Amino acid sequence: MPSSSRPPAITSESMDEILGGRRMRRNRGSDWSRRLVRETVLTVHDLIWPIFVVEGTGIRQAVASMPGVERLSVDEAVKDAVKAESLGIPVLALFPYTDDALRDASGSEALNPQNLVCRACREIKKLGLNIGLMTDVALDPYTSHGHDGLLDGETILNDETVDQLCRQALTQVEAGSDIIGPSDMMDGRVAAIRGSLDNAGLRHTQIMAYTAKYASAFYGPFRDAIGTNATLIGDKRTYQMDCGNTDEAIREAELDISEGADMIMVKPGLPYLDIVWRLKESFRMPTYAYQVSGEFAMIEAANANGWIDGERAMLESLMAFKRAGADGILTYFAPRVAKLLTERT
Ligand SMILES: NCc1[nH]cc(CCC(=O)O)c1CC(=O)O
Ligand SMILES: [Mg+2]
Repeated sequence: MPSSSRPPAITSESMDEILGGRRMRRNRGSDWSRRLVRETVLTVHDLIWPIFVVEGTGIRQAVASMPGVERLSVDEAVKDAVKAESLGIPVLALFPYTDDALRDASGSEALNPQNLVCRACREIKKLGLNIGLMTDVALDPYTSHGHDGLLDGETILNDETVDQLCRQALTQVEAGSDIIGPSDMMDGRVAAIRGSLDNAGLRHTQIMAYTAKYASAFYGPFRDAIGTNATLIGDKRTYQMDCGNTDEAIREAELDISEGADMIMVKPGLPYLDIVWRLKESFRMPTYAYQVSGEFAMIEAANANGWIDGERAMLESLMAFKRAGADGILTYFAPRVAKLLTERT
């Protein structure tokens, strides 16, 4: 190369001039400095731990598509509740794997005060732990067709479903649930449930609305865990949101908040961080994100293949939720990350 085409050598002095002294890397130079300038923190108080409950005693049943996640019989779920408290996790979310024989077209088991979720709530509550219990209001773990609502031909009935959801919520609260989580995406269910609870004198039961819940491919492993993958007829696009929409999430949030939701949620999580951000910026409500089963499975699968460092990916993904404005995250990583966080401090 002729020397005339060679650019002048870059020196520290010439870089000083270019940068005017502004070097972003200065603050990144040491661990203590990175900790000092970190804007967002993840703590155990940000975690909601979803667990699966199954019939029997002494049972811990692996879920193949969710490595490390198990279906627990009620007695084992009680042990995990004790573990949650000792780790400082504020809330457990309970989901049932209902025996096939108990699933029917109307999801009547949802109203049984002795169903798995209700029994688990009662047993956990007996211990008087410093944790909250959240229960899912939707019919899918109980219906033979796997839908969240009542089915008439191919139509999910909105208003008839809401009537049943109100009774399901009451049944759960009577068993000890602290937070009702309507995950069904029927219109008007937050107002209806709030009204039913208030009528029954249950004015202090909180509602965390699954406000922006999208029809998503990322729920697959969860449907394995609660046994609805095999039975689900069609899809949930007539009630869950379309993945192309974001203004619609704002309208959903306006409705849920005006109907009395105490907290709102976005689901799935990582692919929908823009929605988390918009809702938090627009409403300043306690806002949560659900890092769903498929997101968990992706990280676990890549880790199992040696393609990513699973532990770092777990922490980075959870930090991303906080950075986007989430006040907390429902995550199957909850016990693992809580353990890591408590060991470090
Ligand atoms: N009411 C259903 C419900 N509640 C929570 C999840 C998914 C959670 C996950 O994937 O981890 C779903 C799945 C669905 O809508 O089919
Ligand atoms: Mg809605």
